Amino acid sequence: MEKICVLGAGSWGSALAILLSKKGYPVSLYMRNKDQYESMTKTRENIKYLPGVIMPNNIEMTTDLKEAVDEAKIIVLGVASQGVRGLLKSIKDYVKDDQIIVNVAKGFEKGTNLRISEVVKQEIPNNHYVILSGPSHAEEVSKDMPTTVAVACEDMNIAEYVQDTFTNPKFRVYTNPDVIGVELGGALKNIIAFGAGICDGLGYGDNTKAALMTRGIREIGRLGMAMGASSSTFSGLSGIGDLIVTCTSMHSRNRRAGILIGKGKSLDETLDEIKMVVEGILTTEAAYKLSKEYNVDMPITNEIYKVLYGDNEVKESVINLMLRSKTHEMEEVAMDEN
Ligand SMILES: NC(=O)c1ccc[n+]([C@@H]2O[C@H](COP(=O)([O-])OP(=O)(O)OC[C@H]3O[C@@H](n4cnc5c(N)ncnc54)[C@H](O)[C@@H]3O)[C@@H](O)[C@H]2O)c1
Ligand SMILES: O=P(O)(O)OC[C@H](O)CO
Repeated sequence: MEKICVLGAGSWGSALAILLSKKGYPVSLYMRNKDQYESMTKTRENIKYLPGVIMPNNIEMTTDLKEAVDEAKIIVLGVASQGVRGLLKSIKDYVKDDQIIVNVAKGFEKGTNLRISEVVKQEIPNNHYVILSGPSHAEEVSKDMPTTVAVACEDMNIAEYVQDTFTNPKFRVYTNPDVIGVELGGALKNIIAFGAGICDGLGYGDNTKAALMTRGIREIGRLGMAMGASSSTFSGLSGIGDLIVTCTSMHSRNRRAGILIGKGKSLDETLDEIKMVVEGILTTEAAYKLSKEYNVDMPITNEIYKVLYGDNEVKESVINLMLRSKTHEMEEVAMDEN
């Protein structure tokens, strides 16, 4: 079986390395932190990010990027969105054109507001790019709990190759040609999950969350369509599927961060407590700017932006959303789709 390289040994990179190694692939797992390397090679456990799960022996851990990438058929980008460009710059000199890049990060690049596929195209333009996304908490995947995701690639043969590589009886992979839609669904749901957490923190109930999720997927789809995605992708795994899991699961860092903000903690206190990447914070800023650029109405994103980057109180934002001008549900759908 051909070697697979996973770059980044946080929660998701580690869970995917475990999944692939259990299928029998020789996996090379790159981490930049030497202390983490010492600890993981000794204990075969990722104590910080995925405690309690043993890493199989066919995962070779390394802090050497070249060694990790060499001879791998697939290179999985398993770091947070803000780490992707730096990582690509470090590997571009020895990546070969026939190596497939599979990105699993869900976000945009800060400053440029580029999707990860656009960043990859700028740094490593000759390789096939695949986005793997969907409702998939690392904590559950690493314990073999049934999970479904989508993989999107412009070349469906490559999407099917990646589908075959990752599929196992507990991890079902669907293909989709809509790279933009799959990327946007995974990134933008984090804003809504953060909002769902705020509502939980405020002590609101299930009605509120259902409202946020339903209205959230509408504004995600609205921006998505304006950016060239297919509307049907947002009713799939990388759209509504991932929105549901992140808005409802206690595994979600975005939701947990929202809960703390809803309870009155500052952003710094919140990030200190979560200790892992909360993509929704920077994604809110990117989506806010993209909504202006594409002239798309995103009321929930706007309010969360004002909470995070302005001086809105969370309760004030809820009032703003509830008292917006009246809307006809179906006329709005028709308008979005035109
Ligand atoms: N955790 C999940 O369940 C899950 C599921 C699907 C997708 N994702 C996405 O995967 C991405 C990574 O998330 P995570 O949960 O693994 O984050 P995490 O906070 O658990 O870990 C991030 C890891 O990336 C490492 N890292 C960051 N920049 C790096 C660099 N330049 N080189 C090497 N390592 C670097 C950090 O040291 C850390 O180990 C995010 O975009 C997230 O949205 C996460
Ligand atoms: O923990 P979160 O909020 O980053 O969500 C993780 C995954 O995106 C769930 O599919």
